[in-house]
Amino acid sequence: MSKRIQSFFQPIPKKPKVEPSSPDPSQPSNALDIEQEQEEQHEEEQQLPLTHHPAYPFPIPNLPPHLSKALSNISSTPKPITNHPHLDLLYFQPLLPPQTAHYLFHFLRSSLPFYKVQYTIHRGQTPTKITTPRNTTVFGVDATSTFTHDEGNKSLLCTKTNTPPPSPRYKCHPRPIPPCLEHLRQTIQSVTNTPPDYYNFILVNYYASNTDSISYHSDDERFLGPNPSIASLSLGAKRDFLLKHKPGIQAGPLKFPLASGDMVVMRGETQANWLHSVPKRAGDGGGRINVTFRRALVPGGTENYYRYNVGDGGVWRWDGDRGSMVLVGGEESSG
Ligand SMILES: O=C(O)CCC(=O)C(=O)O
Ligand SMILES: [Fe+2]
Repeated sequence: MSKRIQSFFQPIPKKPKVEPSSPDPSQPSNALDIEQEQEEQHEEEQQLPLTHHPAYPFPIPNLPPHLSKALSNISSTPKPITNHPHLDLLYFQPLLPPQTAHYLFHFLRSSLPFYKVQYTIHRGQTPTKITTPRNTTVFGVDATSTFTHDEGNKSLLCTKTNTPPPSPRYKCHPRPIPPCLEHLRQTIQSVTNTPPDYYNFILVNYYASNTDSISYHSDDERFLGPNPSIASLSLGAKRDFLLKHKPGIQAGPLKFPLASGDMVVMRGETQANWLHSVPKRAGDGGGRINVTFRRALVPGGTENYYRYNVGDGGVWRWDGDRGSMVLVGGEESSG
């Protein structure tokens, strides 16, 4: 009998009894402690209410009560970083206490559907197939649409008229933000002094190891409007977040070694003038989750985010026994 099946027949702890053996999930101090803790977390997650939606590939569990409680009690003062041309950052170091970040990392990794998106870019005449070097997922819809507030079967309404859009507005299938991420969104809006319902998109990256990465880019898409605010929360393994000025001015690279629970908010002219990346690095490192909160203004933003964060390939889900993401539905995208 597998350890996981065995554990079904044992009494279920109401709350995690084991303290995290290390505040940094990438640095386990004792493999047995970690395994036991993961078993307990798995059992706990089996008991959680699930949120269903036709656009979710599988139901998504609500947050365990201890995490909801912890997220309701977050207060943290950020350090403003504005000492370079056009740079406007808020650095929460940390936003979440180590234990909260630790449990949230494991909860999100095992609860959300992920993807490995492929797409083709054209460099001159040559088409090049790109496989995103990390797993991604996305929830939300741009400001022209709103999900009904009913439980479960949320459907889309036109924000202006509060009625169903006369003809389908999207080719993609927008997904409502599930309650577990909604709770986090409320916390982030409160610490960043943004209005309720400001962030209408949540993008999640999963970096399985130090070889997963995101190359230098800026999130300056027109559908975010001018000077967008993007809040970016790190959970799990520590990774370097690099920023350098776009060509024209020599500034950077600046290096922020983001640890579990840290958050950076990029504001003002930052996206218009700076590039950011999380480069590959040498050595073994554990998994890392990055959650970004953004506000898209128009349907083009919704199409773009679902194209590049869900795509048309299979669904990946965390497998605790294997300790990796596995393809659970559909096939690898053909690109
Ligand atoms: O993982 C990170 O910290 C950055 C992610 C990012 O830049 C993005 O998703 O646009
Ligand atoms: Fe980015």
